[in-house]
Parts: sequence; structure tokens; C-alpha cells
Amino acid sequence: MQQYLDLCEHIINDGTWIENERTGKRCLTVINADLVYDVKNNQFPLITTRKSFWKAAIAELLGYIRGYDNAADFRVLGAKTWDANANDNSQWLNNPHRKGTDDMGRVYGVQGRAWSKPDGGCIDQLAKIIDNLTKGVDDRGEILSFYNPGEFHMGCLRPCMHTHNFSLLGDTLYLTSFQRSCDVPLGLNFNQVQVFTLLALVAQITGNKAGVAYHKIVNAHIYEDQLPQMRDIQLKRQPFTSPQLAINPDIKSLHDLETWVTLDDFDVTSYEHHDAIKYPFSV
Ligand SMILES: Nc1nc(=O)c2c([nH]1)NC[C@@H]1CN(c3ccc(C(=O)N[C@@H](CCC(=O)O)C(=O)O)cc3)CN21
Ligand SMILES: O=c1ccn([C@H]2C[C@H](O)[C@@H](COP(=O)(O)O)O2)c(=O)[nH]1
Repeated sequence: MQQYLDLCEHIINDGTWIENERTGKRCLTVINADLVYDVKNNQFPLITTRKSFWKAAIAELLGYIRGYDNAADFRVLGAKTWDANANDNSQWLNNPHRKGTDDMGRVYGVQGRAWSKPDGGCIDQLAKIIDNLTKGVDDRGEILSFYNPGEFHMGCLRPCMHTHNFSLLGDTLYLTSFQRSCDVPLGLNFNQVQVFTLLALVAQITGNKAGVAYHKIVNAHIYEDQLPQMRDIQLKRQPFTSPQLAINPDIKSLHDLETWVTLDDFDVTSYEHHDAIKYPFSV
């Protein structure tokens, strides 16, 4: 939690104001942040200086794992977070590739589970990784990449957390996740949960121990309309100690994650937090 607060302070103290054309807003911005999560000791990196809706973050992750391309499917899992990008952005609404209401196009999990090959067919990057890690193999290319510039024009948003690179040392699994663009008040609150949970889940279903997750961010920003709440409210609060994440031990395979797993299979214990803060969202 302290590393999150340090990043927020760093943006406020040292950030540069940058105009963002896509949203029409200015962002206070820094380049480079390195966050580290202790998954081994279950130090769940949940924000405590405001109430965090962690279930929606895990629902998003499940949707990516399943390769969903539709905001309605994310809503069924428990995340409304893709509604705006799928339905309220005029550029995407006018895109001939959009297949109708709630379509997100070829983003995130679609690339992870069905990357189109130029010579036909597609690649399931996640299945290959799970298969290798289950056999104790790390070919030094256990990479799940959502970043496909050849299909950016077919999706509502370029992936922000775009690459997850797994590493196996003996029977301990590590994860290094890369993020190109980070909305620190809103998105990072979710992304921290997702990096941690992805390592915990993949370790569990491949029969390995979870080690450390490394989260590398390039452009970390606070939108101009979020700044007063972050600076004058959230950063004035004292953090509480980290809660713990509990995952149903019956989840044993990728197939389980694709079929019956719901948010009821996750629980957070000892979560002490301050009141919720509603931050503006930029589409
Ligand atoms: N500007 C922007 N920031 C983001 O963080 C973001 C995007 N766009 N577009 C794609 C996804 C969607 N994400 C989102 C979208 C909404 C919330 C949000 O509104 N969170 C609220 C409450 C959510 C709830 O009640 O479930 C929060 O207080 O954290 C968070 C992440 C992350 N991503
Ligand atoms: O998982 C996510 C998804 C999105 N974001 C944020 C980062 C930016 O504020 C916007 C995306 O805008 P771009 O113009 O495509 O960079 O969404 C996030 O923090 N985490």
C-alpha cells in the first residue's frame, strides 16, 4: 500500500501536465513506476485509503482469462467497467468493425486466447503457458501478450496492461506484468489486484508455489478532475495493513476458470479501509 501512496505523492510533487487528445483532459504524469507484490506471503495489495471494489477487478481478470470481447459478459461476471469504452466512445461507435451494443472488439483476452495467425487459425497463448508450467517447463518465453498493433483498429481501446511474463524457478512461479498507461486513482486500484490474483491463480492451477509479482508501469497519470480528491482527501488518510486474498482451492485448471468459477470463489479477509471516494472516469 505504501508504494501506491508513494507513487501518488511522486506524481503530485514531480509530475508534468500533459494534454491527452483521446479524452480531451490534462493529466499530471510521470514516467516509470515499479511495484512489487508479495504473493508468497499473501500481502494482498488492496487500497485501504478508500474502499476498493476488488470483486469487479477480479471479474475483469476472469473475463480476460476467458477471452471475452463483450461488455455484457463482463457484467454477468460482476464488472461494469467496460460499458463506457464499449458504448460511449464516439470513435468506437463509428468504427465499422464494432459488432453492435457492448462489443469491445479484438482487445485484451481475445488476443490472449485467439491471436489470429496470418496463415490461418489462431494461437491460444494462455493455454500454452498453463500447459508448460503444469509440466514444470519455463521456455523463457511464457508470455501472454494482448498487444497486437495489427488489430488496434478492430478494438475499442488498446490494452493498458499489455503483457504478462511468467517465470518458473524450481517450483516457484513469478510474474512480471507490463503496463503502458495507468490511471492511478481508478485503474491502478484494479490492476494491482489483477497482477496479484493472476499469479496466485496460475500458481494454483499449475501446481506451483506463488512467489513475487513485479508490476512495471510506463506512463502513470492522474486526470485533472481527479487531482483534488487524491491530493486533499485520499492522501491525507493513514493506510491500514494489507488484507489477505482467499481463493477456492477447488479451482484446479484453466477449464475450471473458463466454466464454473464466479466471484463467490474469492474472498478478502481482514480488509480495513476508509470511506469510498468516487473518482471521475474519462472515456
Ligand atoms: N480512463 C480509464 N481509466 C481506467 O482505469 C480504465 C479505462 N479508462 N478504460 C478501460 C478500463 C476500465 N477500468 C475501470 C473502469 C471503471 C472503474 C471504476 O469506476 N471503478 C470504481 C468503482 C467500480 C465498481 O463499483 O465496481 C472505483 O471506485 O474503483 C475502474 C476501472 C480500467 N480501465
Ligand atoms: O487496466 C487498465 C485499463 C485502462 N487504464 C487507463 C489508463 C488510461 O487512463 C486509459 C486508457 O487510455 P489510453 O489513451 O489508451 O492510454 O485507461 C488503466 O489504468 N488500467
